[in-house]
Amino acid sequence: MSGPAVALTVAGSDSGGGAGLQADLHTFAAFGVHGTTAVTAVTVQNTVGVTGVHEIPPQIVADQIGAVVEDLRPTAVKTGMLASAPIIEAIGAAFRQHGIGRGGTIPLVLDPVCASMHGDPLLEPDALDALRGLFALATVVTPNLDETQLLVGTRDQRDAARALLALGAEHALVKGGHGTGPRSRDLLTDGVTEIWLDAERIETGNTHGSGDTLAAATAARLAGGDSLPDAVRAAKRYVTRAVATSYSVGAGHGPVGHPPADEPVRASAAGDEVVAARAGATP
Ligand SMILES: Nc1ncnc2c1ncn2[C@@H]1O[C@H](COP(=O)(O)OP(=O)(O)O)[C@@H](O)[C@H]1O
Ligand SMILES: Cc1ncc(COP(=O)(O)OP(=O)(O)O)c(N)n1
Repeated sequence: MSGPAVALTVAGSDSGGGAGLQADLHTFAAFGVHGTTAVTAVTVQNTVGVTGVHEIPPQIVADQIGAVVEDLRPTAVKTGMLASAPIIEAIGAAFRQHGIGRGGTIPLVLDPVCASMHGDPLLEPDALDALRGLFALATVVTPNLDETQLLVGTRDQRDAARALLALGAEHALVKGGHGTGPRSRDLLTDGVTEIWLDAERIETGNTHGSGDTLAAATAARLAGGDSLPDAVRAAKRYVTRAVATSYSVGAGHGPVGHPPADEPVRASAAGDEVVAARAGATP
C-alpha cells in the first residue's frame, strides 16, 4: 500500500479556526499526513472566547472512530477536547475495541484539554475522573500546568509527571510554556529517563492552538513510525516555529501559524508497514 500516513484526531471544533480539530488538521497537513477526525463537540468560539458548546452524542463519536479505523487505518491517534464523561467512556471503549493506545498497535497522544486559554471550560467538571481513567491507554499525556493542577493537584513538572505515570500513562510530557521566564521548558519522561525540551520563549500573545499543535505534531511523527521521544522532539521544534509564525486576526488572541514542517513524514511510511512493524509482524 502506498500513500500518505494517516492520523486521527478525536477533538472539538473551534469555529474561530485557531485550536481544536482545525489546528490538528493544519498540523497534520504541514507534516504531509492525511488527517481524519472524530468530532466530540462543536464550540461557539472566536479569538475572544468560547460562548457555547454543543456535544456530539457519545455513540456518534465512537462510530466516527470505528469508521475511520476500519477504512483509513490511522497509524497514530490524538485526543483534544473530550467534553463529558459519557463521551470519554464511549471513546475509551472504542479505543480498546480498535487497538488504539497501550495494549494495542496504534499509539495515542492524549492532550487532556480542560479549558481554553481564556479559562472557558471545555470539559464538564464531573468528567475529571473519566479523563484520568483514559490515561492508562496513553502512549503520552501532554498537560499544561493548569491541567496538572486540576488532574493531579500540583504545578511542579516532576511531581506532576510522576503522578501521571502512576495513573498509567507510558510517558508524560508536562508543558511549562505558559510562564513568564525567558525559556519554554517541557519535561518528557517515562519514569526512568528525563528529557528536558528547551526553547526560547517568543514574545507574543498569539499562542492560540499551541497545545493542540504540539500534540498533533507528535501524532503526525508517530504516524510515520518515529519513536515517542523522537516524535516529541520534532514536535517541540515544530511548535516553536508555529509560535514564531503566529499572527493577529480578530480582536483577541491570534493563532499560531502552521508552516510546512522541516521534518515531514515520508509518504512510504504509511499504514500496513508501520502497524506490522509495531506489532513485530512481517509486513
Ligand atoms: N510564547 C511561547 N514561545 C515559545 N514556545 C511556546 C510559547 N507558548 C507556548 N509555547 C510552547 O508551546 C507548546 C504548547 O504549550 P502551551 O501553550 O502551554 O499548551 P496549551 O495550549 O495546552 O496550554 C509547549 O511546547 C510550550 O512550551
Ligand atoms: C475546540 C477546542 N479544543 C481545544 C482548545 C484548546 O486549545 P489549546 O491549544 O490546548 O489551548 P489554547 O489555544 O486555548 O491555549 C480550544 N480552545 N478549543
